[in-house]
Amino acid sequence: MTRPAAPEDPLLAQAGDWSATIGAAQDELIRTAPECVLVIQGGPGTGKTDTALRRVAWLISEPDLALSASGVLVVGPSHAFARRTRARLDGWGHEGVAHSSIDGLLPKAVTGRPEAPHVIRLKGEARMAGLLQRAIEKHRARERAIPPVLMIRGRVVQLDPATIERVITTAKASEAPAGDRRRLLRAALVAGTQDPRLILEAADMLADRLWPEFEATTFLSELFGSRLRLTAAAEGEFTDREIDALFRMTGEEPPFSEADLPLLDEAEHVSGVEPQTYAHVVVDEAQDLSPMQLRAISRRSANGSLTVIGDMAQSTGPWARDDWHDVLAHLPSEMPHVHRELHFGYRIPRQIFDLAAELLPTAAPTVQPPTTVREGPADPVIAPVEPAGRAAVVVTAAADHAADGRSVAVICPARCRDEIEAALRAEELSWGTAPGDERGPAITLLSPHEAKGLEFDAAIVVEPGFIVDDDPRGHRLLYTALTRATGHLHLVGAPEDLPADFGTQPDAEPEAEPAPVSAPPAPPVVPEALPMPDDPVLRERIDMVAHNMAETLLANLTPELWPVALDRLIELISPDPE
Ligand SMILES: Nc1ncnc2c1ncn2[C@@H]1O[C@H](COP(=O)(O)OP(=O)(O)OP(=O)(O)O)[C@@H](O)[C@H]1O
Repeated sequence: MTRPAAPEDPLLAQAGDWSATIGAAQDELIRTAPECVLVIQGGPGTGKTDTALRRVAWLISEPDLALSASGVLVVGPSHAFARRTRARLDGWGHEGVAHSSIDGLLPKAVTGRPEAPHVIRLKGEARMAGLLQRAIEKHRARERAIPPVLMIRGRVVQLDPATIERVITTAKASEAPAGDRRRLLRAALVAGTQDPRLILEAADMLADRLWPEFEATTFLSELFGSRLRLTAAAEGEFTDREIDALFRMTGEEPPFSEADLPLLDEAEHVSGVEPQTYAHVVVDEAQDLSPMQLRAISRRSANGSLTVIGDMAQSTGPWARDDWHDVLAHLPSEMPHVHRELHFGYRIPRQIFDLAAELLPTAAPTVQPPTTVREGPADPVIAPVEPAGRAAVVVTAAADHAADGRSVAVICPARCRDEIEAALRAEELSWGTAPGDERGPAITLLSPHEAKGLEFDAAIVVEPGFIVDDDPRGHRLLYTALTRATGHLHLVGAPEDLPADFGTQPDAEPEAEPAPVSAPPAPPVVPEALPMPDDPVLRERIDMVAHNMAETLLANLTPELWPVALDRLIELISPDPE
């Protein structure tokens, strides 16, 4: 499924610094042929996003794949994330790929309506698709009923049902477009009438009812505004409490929440409006997406060729998950699934990751932490403060890093947001709420959720205790927040919520660089080993195989079992003595 890299590979040459460190495991994923669903799991900063973007670069550069940039869509969690992926691919000279946040992909509507977490969860469930399907069918059946009379400007207009039925049958058989159907109806009804003006008006009114323009926002508002319609469409699959949760008074402002957007998309799909499709779709931070969001993404894939990226240890929000199967169930594809894990953490320096990793036993006990491959410039700064002094400490740290030319994230729970904003304004610092390019402000103020997938030179995490307490998956959210910095991390907050002994402990031994395969002793059954061949293509292939085996061993077994596994491997591939 993977195509070997040529030794003089232009992709690697393009990659600049990357080419020195690019992992064989990443390289294998980059060159995975498009006819599959490639699932990339890995800890924060293991290069999942970069690998997926390199895969896109490879897919659209391979002449025999005949995939154009405009045939690829990259979906991420936020606009800031989409800007980051666009900047990266454009920077490599691959313009024209579509980059979007998940919300940006969906129908436009006025959002901002606050929604309780259990309602967000309910609206994300796959059974909402069935509810919408049934509601639209009922809506259409109602519209299609032919009224015996119409009221036009206070006058009762009698219509001939036989003529109307004839027009409907003709229009259906000829698949005539809406305009032609309307003209047909007008002509048929007006023939031989005394008052053509009245009849023409009646014909137009009837055409609107028979073949209405479907407006998803109007449809959804009407559905959610009627307990009767909701109950009819639920057909027993939703409890009364769930119907109550979906119901709202019509006319409430703002009319929609973000959780309604995938429902609008589904409604458009059921009504026959199909979105633009792509030959390959990349879905990043997929671990957080609801079934309804995943269905909307799946609809944009022309043939099921996907790259799906995520990290279960960072899965948070109403749709936090522990298992990839729950995600993939809603991204159906005829193509085979290929699951791979990346293990080497490139973003986060050892000092910072050691701190973040303390959360893993609580946040995601089954997830294996990545192996960090570099040392950072400084230990994390732990700043215990009382609430009154908090904002000043945060703003001073942010200002110092910005003055040194670093990009800075201030990652702040909702409870402290106003206070931090006020302090940033009072100091007249230049700051924003979405990471900018080099010309934008160096300081970005983000919620822990908004920080997902982003990276900065320095991160200042405010009140880690609040981040943990305010979310059902608070430990994961804090883990995500702590793993955004490539260099400097500050923890500012209540003394009892900070790791008290950090910085006083001796540095842990740095993890060995990835070369585990050479560590176990050679199994005795191996025939005499040949020296490493001179042929560079063969050397590279051997290296790739060794790295793949190293990744598999690391992911699945503790070191003392590696020799056993290697013995078994040799046994399996040894020619049968018969
Ligand atoms: N082989 C590599 N050599 C050097 N740097 C790398 C390599 N792979 C990735 N990186 C760098 O590591 C950083 C993190 O990569 P990336 O954002 O793709 O990680 P991620 O796994 O998607 O992280 P997250 O889960 O936090 O979103 C980036 O700055 C990227 O350029």
